[in-house]
Amino acid sequence: MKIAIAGTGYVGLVTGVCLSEIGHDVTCMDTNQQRMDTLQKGIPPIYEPGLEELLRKNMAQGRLYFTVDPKQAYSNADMIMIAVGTPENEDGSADLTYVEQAAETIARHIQKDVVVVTKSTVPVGTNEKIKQMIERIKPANVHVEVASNPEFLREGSAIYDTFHGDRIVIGTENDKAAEVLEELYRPLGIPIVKTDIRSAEMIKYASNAFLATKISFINEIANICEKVGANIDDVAYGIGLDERIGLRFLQAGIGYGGSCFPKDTKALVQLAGNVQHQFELLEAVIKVNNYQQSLLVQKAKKFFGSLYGKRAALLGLSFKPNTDDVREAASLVIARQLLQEGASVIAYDPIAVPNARRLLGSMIDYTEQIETALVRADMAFIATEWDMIKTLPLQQYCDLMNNPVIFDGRNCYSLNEVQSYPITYISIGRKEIIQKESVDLNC
Ligand SMILES: NC(=O)C1=CN([C@@H]2O[C@H](COP(=O)(O)OP(=O)(O)OC[C@H]3O[C@@H](n4cnc5c(N)ncnc54)[C@H](O)[C@@H]3O)[C@@H](O)[C@H]2O)C=CC1
Ligand SMILES: O=C(O)[C@H]1O[C@H](OP(=O)(O)OP(=O)(O)OC[C@H]2O[C@@H](n3ccc(=O)[nH]c3=O)[C@H](O)[C@@H]2O)[C@H](O)[C@@H](O)[C@@H]1O
Repeated sequence: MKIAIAGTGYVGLVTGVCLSEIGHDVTCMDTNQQRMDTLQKGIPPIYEPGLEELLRKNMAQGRLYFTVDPKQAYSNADMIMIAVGTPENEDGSADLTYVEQAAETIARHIQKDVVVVTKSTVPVGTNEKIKQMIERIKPANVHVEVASNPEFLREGSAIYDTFHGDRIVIGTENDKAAEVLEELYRPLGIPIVKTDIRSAEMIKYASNAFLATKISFINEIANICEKVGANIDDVAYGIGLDERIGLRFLQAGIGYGGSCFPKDTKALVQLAGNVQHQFELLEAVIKVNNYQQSLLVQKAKKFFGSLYGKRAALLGLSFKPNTDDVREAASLVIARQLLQEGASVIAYDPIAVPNARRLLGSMIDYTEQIETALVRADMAFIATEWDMIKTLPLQQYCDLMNNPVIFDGRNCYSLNEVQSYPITYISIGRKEIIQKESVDLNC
């Protein structure tokens, strides 16, 4: 099939590369010239495990192209996928500017019958608006079907998820459009859920909202565990073995970040509000998450009294491991709070430093060497559970820091392990390990 993709970010690029890998002829179109120049050289503008190899392979085999020219991308396509960003407006609703621009450009350049598929996460009713917009502008002799095909990949495992997803959701107005999408995805052997367009749009928001709810729920339980002397790791395991609950997404920590959970939960609250339904549960999920992102610095203030003049090592900048994405990352909240408290910050991340620097500028120092961050630091904050952070021998903290105090937002170490080192260790939902010397020194 000849496929065009509008938007070459995490979703558009990964989808384009994977569809070319299963034999389709794919042209990716983006309005960002610099991004396309890089891609034309076979260099991915984002970090995603396994992406570069597949990108180069399929470009070399002549199945994958990049262009900023909409005519080249859309005029001859059998299917066009919209995968542009849907960031949040100030009131939390989804900003559909890019989707509308993409739809308009598509309508102006199509020359043959085509199925337009929305992969971007959009509020219920958006695909109907896209259809109306395209119908208004397109040439009269061209027939257009519109379908919703929301995306469920996770950053950091996007290629794996595309080939091994739990389900593919296809929302259409008629069987014809559904059949075209079924044919496209059949080689992947992933279960397909066929439904109407509005239900498909809702499935995406409800999925992200449910996962975010699981995280805020376990974080609330963790906060109670701290007060009653229970251990959240054991509690999460104990409840997660019940198959009705499941073990996944019960990792307590410093809240969810990323380009989707924060914006999609807010967009769903707005969507509900538009139909006079106050989504109180989801409002609480968002509130808990905001609290959780600021928890580590609160713990540090409680421990030290004042953070003024202290040197902080911030370990991990990306919102989760294996990605360079720092959008809505807890690390940004921690860095800003530490600066406000008068501490100095040196942040370590294996790959997200350039993206973080764009947002935080020179307010903090950066390093790609974990040891450099820890040297002479008074306190270490673990914000992302990268492998190199999780597996860092505890002895390193003792060797490099002034008097090791760790605030672990991802529960990377077991309490048993930490107990054999002279380290003060304060994590999430577990007992604190306090060294008497660090208390004396800091009081
Ligand atoms: N990042 C993720 O893991 C996931 C994202 N989604 C959803 O997919 C959508 C895209 O997200 P990302 O890939 O993260 O976005 P992104 O921000 O990484 O990339 C969006 C791309 O669209 C381009 N663009 C903007 N307007 C355009 C236009 N008119 N024509 C062509 N290109 C245009 C931008 O230049 C940019 O390269 C969003 O709705 C998001 O909620 C869904 C599942 C997973
Ligand atoms: O719509 C989207 O963009 C995507 O959002 C999430 O994917 P992603 O944001 O890439 O990453 P997740 O692995 O879901 O993690 C999100 C955040 O939750 C946090 N998290 C996750 C799991 C957990 O148990 N605890 C926890 O705090 C992570 O640290 C991270 O900050 C969903 O998992 C994807 O299915 C969805 O397609």
